[in-house]
Amino acid sequence: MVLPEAFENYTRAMMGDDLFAHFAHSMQQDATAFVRLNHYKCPTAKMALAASKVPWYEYGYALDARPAFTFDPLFHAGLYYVQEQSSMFLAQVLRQFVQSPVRMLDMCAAPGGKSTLARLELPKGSTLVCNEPNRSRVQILNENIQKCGHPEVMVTNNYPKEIRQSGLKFQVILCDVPCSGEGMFRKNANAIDEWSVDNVNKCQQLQREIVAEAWQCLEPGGLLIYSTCTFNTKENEENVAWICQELGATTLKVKVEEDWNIMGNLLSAPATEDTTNKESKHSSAFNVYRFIPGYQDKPGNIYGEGLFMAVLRKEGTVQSMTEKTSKQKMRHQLSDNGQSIPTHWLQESQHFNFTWVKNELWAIPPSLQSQYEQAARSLRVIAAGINLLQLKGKSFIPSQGLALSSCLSPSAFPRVELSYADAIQYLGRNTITLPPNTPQGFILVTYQNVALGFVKNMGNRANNLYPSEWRIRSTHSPENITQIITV
Ligand SMILES: C[S@@+](CC[C@H](N)C(=O)[O-])C[C@H]1O[C@@H](n2cnc3c(N)ncnc32)[C@H](O)[C@@H]1O
Repeated sequence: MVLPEAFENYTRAMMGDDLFAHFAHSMQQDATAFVRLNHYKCPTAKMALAASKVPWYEYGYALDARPAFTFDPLFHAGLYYVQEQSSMFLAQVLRQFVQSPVRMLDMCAAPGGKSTLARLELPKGSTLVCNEPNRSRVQILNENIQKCGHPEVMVTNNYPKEIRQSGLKFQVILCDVPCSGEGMFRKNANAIDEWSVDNVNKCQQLQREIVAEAWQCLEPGGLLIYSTCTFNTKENEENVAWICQELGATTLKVKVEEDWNIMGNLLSAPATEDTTNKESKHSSAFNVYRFIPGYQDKPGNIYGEGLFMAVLRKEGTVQSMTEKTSKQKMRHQLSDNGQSIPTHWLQESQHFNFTWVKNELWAIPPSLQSQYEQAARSLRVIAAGINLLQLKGKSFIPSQGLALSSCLSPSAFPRVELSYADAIQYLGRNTITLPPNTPQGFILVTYQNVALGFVKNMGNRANNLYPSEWRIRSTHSPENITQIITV
């Protein structure tokens, strides 16, 4: 890989010769594959492949090899997520600072790596709004959120200004902002082609605009978690300094272990031009956390792709979430289009509010109801709670979100267990043949007893209801099964 010259000069000056040499060397190595188990949906899941634990997250693993995740049905069922290890540091932050239920917003959420991690780690009763302004990326985000299987989530497709205008308020906001992507160089050659000093400056400006909007959505005493996957100080320390100076935030100290090899503020490292400006001087006192491939290089170290994170507190006293939700009343809206609501599809259905949104029926948990109602007035809400069913002409089909939800009642549908070959056929949206004694109607198909989705058994054939946009597109069929996790 050839690094852009301006990047190399800038980064060498920022890191110093020694760290830069290790960093540049690590950039030439193959990226390690990491996965994170979905312990919420499947507490018994374990790694089957050779792997070592991510030091700061017990459900995260570095794999010795990179398997073809596409051909693992359990990947499509959402039992694990492929995410590089530095990003899993978010779990450490949430565990330390968020110990009672909160309303959290992920402002720049697609494809959903940090959102799905946050959803697993937030205290019970918390809600999470995952927002992504890009119309195609929000679909991938929604797919990953559905696979995660947690009901207390809403997905929106808006710009930060629109979220602010909606009046929604949060106690925790993650701004994992779009950046110049220097940490993506190893994985994505486009990130190298698109890199320029001009782009770094543009990113810095956009990041400040996003944070300024997010800040107004943050309740007093709330936390703003700022992160990028880039290395330069303009998009990192300088922006944190700006947030402190212009918005009045203070940075918080995250508990880290010495052997996690996390670096701090790079502006206190060998001088760069920037150390003369006021933002940079100020930032030297800040608590910031940097994962740099090659930092404290020694044999056996495993590196992710790079991450910068800072946790900032807004002045004031945080209002507890329970005060706000306790006054809410449960509402079971009656169907307004002649369909009766199949509440028995859900475990503990009495806890949900049922709402028709165009031709879909959503089951919304009470903790999310008032946020959903407020959001629905002005925002593009892509999903909230569990998408139970879709109307198709005069009939309906159960939704994929229901199949993957942890709230699906185990006795709601007859189940058919698929072989590996049939599971791959099903996920490719191909026709599968069901055993002769299978009842007619909707059938939940499973692999290793884990739900994959629905088919409608017509007797002489089974209609595959797997979402067309989610299907495995590869026509290749692996000869050997690689068991990545066990359940
Ligand atoms: C670094 S990525 C987020 C990665 C994600 N948090 C994860 O862990 O999977 C940044 C996201 O910000 C989105 N984005 C771009 N412009 C934005 C804007 N003006 N406001 C908010 N998000 C924006 C991008 O489309 C992209 O999906």
